[in-house]
Amino acid sequence: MKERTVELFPAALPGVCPPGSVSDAPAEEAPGGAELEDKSDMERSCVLTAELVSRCISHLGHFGNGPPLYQLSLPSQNLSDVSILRNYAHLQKLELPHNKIKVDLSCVSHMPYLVILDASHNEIFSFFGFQPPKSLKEVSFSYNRMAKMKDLSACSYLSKLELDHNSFSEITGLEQCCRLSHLRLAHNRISRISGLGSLPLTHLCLRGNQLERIEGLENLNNLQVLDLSQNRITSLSGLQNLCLLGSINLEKNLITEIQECKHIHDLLLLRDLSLLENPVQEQPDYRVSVVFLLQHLTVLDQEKITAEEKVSSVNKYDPPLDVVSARNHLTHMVYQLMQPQVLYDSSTLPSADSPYPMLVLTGPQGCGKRELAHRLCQEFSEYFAYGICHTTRGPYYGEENGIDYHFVSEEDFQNMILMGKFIQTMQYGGHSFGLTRDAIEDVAREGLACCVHMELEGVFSLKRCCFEPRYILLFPSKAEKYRDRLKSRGLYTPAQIEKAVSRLDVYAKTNIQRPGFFDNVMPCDDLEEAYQMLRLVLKEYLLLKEEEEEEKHNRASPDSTSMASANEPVAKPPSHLLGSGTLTSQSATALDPSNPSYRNYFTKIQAELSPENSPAEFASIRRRERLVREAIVGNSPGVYSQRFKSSAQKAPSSMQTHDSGSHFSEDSSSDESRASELSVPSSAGAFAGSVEPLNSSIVEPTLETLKDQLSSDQTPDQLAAATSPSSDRRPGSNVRPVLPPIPTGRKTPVVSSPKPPAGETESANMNG
Ligand SMILES: Nc1ncnc2c1ncn2[C@@H]1O[C@H](COP(=O)(O)OP(=O)(O)OP(=O)(O)O)[C@@H](O)[C@H]1O
Repeated sequence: MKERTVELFPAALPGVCPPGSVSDAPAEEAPGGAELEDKSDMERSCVLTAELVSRCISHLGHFGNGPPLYQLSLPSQNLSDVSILRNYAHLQKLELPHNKIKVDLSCVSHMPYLVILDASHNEIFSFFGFQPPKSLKEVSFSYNRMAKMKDLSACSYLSKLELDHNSFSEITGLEQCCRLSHLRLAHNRISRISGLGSLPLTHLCLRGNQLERIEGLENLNNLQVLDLSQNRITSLSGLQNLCLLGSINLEKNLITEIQECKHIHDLLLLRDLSLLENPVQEQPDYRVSVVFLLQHLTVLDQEKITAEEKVSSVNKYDPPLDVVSARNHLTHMVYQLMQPQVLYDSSTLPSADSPYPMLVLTGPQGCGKRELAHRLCQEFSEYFAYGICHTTRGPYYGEENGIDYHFVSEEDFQNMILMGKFIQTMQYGGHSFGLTRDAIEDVAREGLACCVHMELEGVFSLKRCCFEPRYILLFPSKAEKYRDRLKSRGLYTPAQIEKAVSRLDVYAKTNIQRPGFFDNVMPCDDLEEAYQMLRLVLKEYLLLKEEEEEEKHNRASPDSTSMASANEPVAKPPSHLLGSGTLTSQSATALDPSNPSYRNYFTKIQAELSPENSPAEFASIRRRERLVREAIVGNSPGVYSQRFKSSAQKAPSSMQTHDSGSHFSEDSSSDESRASELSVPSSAGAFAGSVEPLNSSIVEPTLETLKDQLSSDQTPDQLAAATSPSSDRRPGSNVRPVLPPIPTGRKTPVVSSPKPPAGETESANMNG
């Protein structure tokens, strides 16, 4: 380097080395290298000489056609007087760090090409004590003794300014530095951030000051790296608008609350955050919480965030439904296993090929599934009874304990969990809901299938149980109409309504992302239409259409009259309860959620039918009456057993594996025999694997399809037909589906969704 310098800058360098620099300098002003090292000559060496300049200067090249430009680097030379540099007009880069310059840097004013000035680690008092060249881009005055900033509007090209370790207490004079992108003011005495306006700063360091709050940064829209470490900051408020921020250093501050992270939650580019040595680190679950709140982070407290940490944070604070249901199932399984063994006398016991049949109506709160469930259980009382859940919420006006829910205290509910009573539970709106095994057993004991309604979380849990219900999603496809329906109920706060509406998205996504998750999806914007669709689908499940046809046929044939009456497919509820266009205004009113009396609907109907008996009891009595009739007539067994049997007959091998003699005593009307008749093999047979699964491509149209259907002029029957299972037969089988179990892992192919018609963007968005 030394050799090169000598070569490049001979003494007579015109325009660079002025007279009196190297060749003209007196011998005593041009100390040699040995003299520089001589401590006794230190005082003299404080004045920069031309010779030293000539040795330390280097050529940088030309800028266009302009003059040659030079760099002068003089670190650690104990220089206190550099005034000679005023003669070096073509310097582009001047480095004078670690010297003893105190005052005079006026020489810089004579360097019109100067771009980079490093005067750090000196003893300079005055900030820019010279007329700064316009070309100046990068300046470092770090480690000096400056205390007051002044107007730098002349430095229009200034892009980097380093003023660390001075004594500044205020940031001023930078407003016009419209190219300033890097600013360092670490270890000063700044107690308030100000004077930054809307500078195009990308990097800002205010480490080691006396800041107590983050302010004055709101307009720094380009800020990417921010260092506010070693201050007294207590809150992250003030950062929320800095959407380009990628790195924040807040080490050694006074942040105590994890919730402060919410202020930077929306900074999607934030990757690196350090809260080291803040009190917040002592909070339990600090790291996992911050990782969860700031899911875009890749480095926290100088430590890389692993994929495992990210997953476990989500599982902890916002677990996916699969995880929630797995935990829920696990909990209830464990508590159940901890109880003394219970022997169930009815047909809910699990078996590989004979799960107990259940029907689950699911959908968001208030979508009408409860009313529909009650109504179905009325019309199809030969097949279904309502499974009554437990809840800790208080009854609404008109609700009755043991009909709508079993209303229990939170303490009782918790005790029931500990006693292993529940199959699944969920929290909704601050209350607990749960379905007990006994609720299902009560229905099964009557020889009926259980019909329940529940939220999506309940479905996820139920899918993990031994039961394999049919799941029908009732989906309000028009969000506004659904919102209005909830409002008209007068039961919910605006927040509850918004929560319910927001869950539409969860249902829609689940349906789209998990083909086959629901066995059927139906719009329920109009409850009456939904009911008609539902009953048609159920009739299809239950083969009732076929039987009605058979019945008609039998009536036409005089010989079969007695048989026909014995085989009456369904004991029909009063005609005003039936659908198919026969619904009277009374039932319509009863089903109108805005009518406060609609919750009494079911109770009233029960009173009409049988003031003393529960629905299950009522169904049981009717079924037994029929059995008696059948026994007297000596004809075929009743419809229900036929349903169960028909499948069993088609699956002789599976039936033969059961002890049909002891379990299938249909013609006995005694309670004991009824209990045995309803044990696993008898009832399960019809729901066993011999039953053909639904044609899922028809069963599960996407919501778009449904909306298209809704928007068309189709009648409910047509809609139901479109969404009802196919009646195609499996080759070699003449068995029709009777609410059959769904083989595990069965996936329904997604029906390709037509584009939503114009004007239905709201619905289409919901499906997204
Ligand atoms: N065991 C359960 N598991 C999961 N969800 C349940 C369970 N029991 C009830 N739910 C659901 O919890 C939600 C809140 O129940 P709640 O009875 O308070 O609703 P609601 O306002 O009466 O509306 P809905 O008419 O839908 O029942 C409903 O969507 C209901 O279906």
